[in-house]
Amino acid sequence: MTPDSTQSDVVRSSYNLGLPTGILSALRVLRPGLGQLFNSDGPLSLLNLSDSAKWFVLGAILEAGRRLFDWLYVRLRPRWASTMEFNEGNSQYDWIVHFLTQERLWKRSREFRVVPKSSKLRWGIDTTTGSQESQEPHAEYVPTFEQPQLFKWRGYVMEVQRENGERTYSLSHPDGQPNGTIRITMYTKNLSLMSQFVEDARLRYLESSKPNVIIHMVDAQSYGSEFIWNNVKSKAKRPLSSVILGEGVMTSLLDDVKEFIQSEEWYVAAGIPYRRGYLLYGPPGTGKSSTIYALAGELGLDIYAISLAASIVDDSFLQRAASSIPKGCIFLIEDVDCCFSRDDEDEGPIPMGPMGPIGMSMRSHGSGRPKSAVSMSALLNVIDGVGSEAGRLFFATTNYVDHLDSAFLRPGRIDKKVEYYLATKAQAASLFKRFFPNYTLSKPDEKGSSINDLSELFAEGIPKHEFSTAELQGYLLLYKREPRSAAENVKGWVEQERISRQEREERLEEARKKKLKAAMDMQAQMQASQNAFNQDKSTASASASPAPVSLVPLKEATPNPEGKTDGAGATDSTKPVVEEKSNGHETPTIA
Ligand SMILES: Nc1ncnc2c1ncn2[C@@H]1O[C@H](COP(=O)(O)OP(=O)(O)OP(=O)(O)O)[C@@H](O)[C@H]1O
Repeated sequence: MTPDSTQSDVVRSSYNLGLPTGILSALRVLRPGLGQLFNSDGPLSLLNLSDSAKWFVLGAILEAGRRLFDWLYVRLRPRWASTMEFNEGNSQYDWIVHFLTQERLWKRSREFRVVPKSSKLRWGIDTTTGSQESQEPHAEYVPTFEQPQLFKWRGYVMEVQRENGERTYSLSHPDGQPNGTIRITMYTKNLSLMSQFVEDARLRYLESSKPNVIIHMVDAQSYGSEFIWNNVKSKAKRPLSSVILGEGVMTSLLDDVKEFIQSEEWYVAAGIPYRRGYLLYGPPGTGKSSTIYALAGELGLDIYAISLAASIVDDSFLQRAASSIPKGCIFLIEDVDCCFSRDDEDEGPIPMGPMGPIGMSMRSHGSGRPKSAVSMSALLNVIDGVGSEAGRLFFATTNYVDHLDSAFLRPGRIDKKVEYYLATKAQAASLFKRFFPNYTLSKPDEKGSSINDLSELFAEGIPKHEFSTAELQGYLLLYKREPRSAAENVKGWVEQERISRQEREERLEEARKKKLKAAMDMQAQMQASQNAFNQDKSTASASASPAPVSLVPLKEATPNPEGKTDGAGATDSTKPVVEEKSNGHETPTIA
């Protein structure tokens, strides 16, 4: 047999063995080499076998070689490669995604999920690069590419692989919420490079998010072992001066926070837990949240915000959320009053219907405030740091400070309280000036031609502590380019607002009365149906057994020392009373 005929036979016999086409192609490439194996003086010639059997031996040798390679790879790889895993919803995931996007690692991707452009932090690629279009795209193109890719960082070869993971479906994410994972493998023995890489990614992320404040929130119950802050938004920083508060309030808050950030060593040396709590309280729309956003922007801190009024937030949710917040950020708990109720707000017994308690899903405090599923003890544990990180700035906001418990307000939990008021005249004037900066009046009149004068006219028309800053802002928005009209019409607006408020209050009172009446009617109706039901039951049992219970006249019986009576009708001294009641005259109790 010639070498050539041997090679063709090899390939032909491989057809007989039903080998995949990929292997066949490889065999064609290796044909000359394989031919040597099958030569009369080749290594396989020692075996006195047919060509097919020789081919079988060769396959066995290759398979053994492959297994040996796998075995060695699994054992030696950890020495030369380290793999890090980053899960979506953690800050570290955002750092890495940002890094890889900056490195344009996804540029080869041709598969995208197209999502609306919003303030949500995503990592869509820049589709306008290289095009003539100057217009901002109205959608984001998020790559769904999952193939491993190699890249270099500081000269080291790295491999990245992304998995989209199982999507979780919930009411707030009917289309599913991605639970992606990124795995990064570094081909080096030096483990410290891993932390250097992550730190590098973090610094780049902080650098590029400087003009923004990153706010982490939770949309829905997150499943799995790790808590996921799944709604991450990026908001433009707000200058401190744009929040108009009383004299020195913002400066004192800023100084306090800065002082805390700089004194970690002092806290540790003094053995005092390194955390600080702030309570901002006052009517809605007076600037509590705006203050926190402005502070976070100024100090470059991320905000992790949760509202106790949200129905998904219960004890375990809050604890998991708190323990998954990194050090050096702001933990914001909004509507903190929702987990405190006062005695005078107790709703009394819950009306019971045949199917159980009525209206449990609409439970609220008597005042109409939503009631939280979080207990006070869980909240206190979270603030005290049980299962949560030290080094945290904790902010709580509320519109109802009177409802807070003194245990919550004690120093160590709340270290600084700031009260917010409805707007003063000075605040109204400042807000006006902020609305019309450098505005030149086209038609100066005898009243004065400067914005300063108009701001005074505006403030004059605003009664002290009657309107929130948010309400004044809403009014000024009606006159974005007309400062004179804004100042001149404000008195009319105030009158109009007072009338609308009066009407709104009357409507609310009316609705409250109606609701109360409906609840009382329902309770009376249920009481009547319960009575009727009991009546029917007793009539039915009376007709089924004419004398189920004999109403034995209570004869005077002398109780024995164990409380039993003597004589033929000897029984428990309380029994005749029970018997009489069970005969259909028991009054139903509303639990
Ligand atoms: N003191 C203020 N200075 C500047 N803007 C303010 C001020 N107060 C409120 N605003 C404006 O009103 C809007 C609502 O403000 P913000 O959310 O900070 O109020 P809040 O006190 O946190 O309200 P709530 O108690 O309802 O959460 C924002 O757009 C903000 O710009």
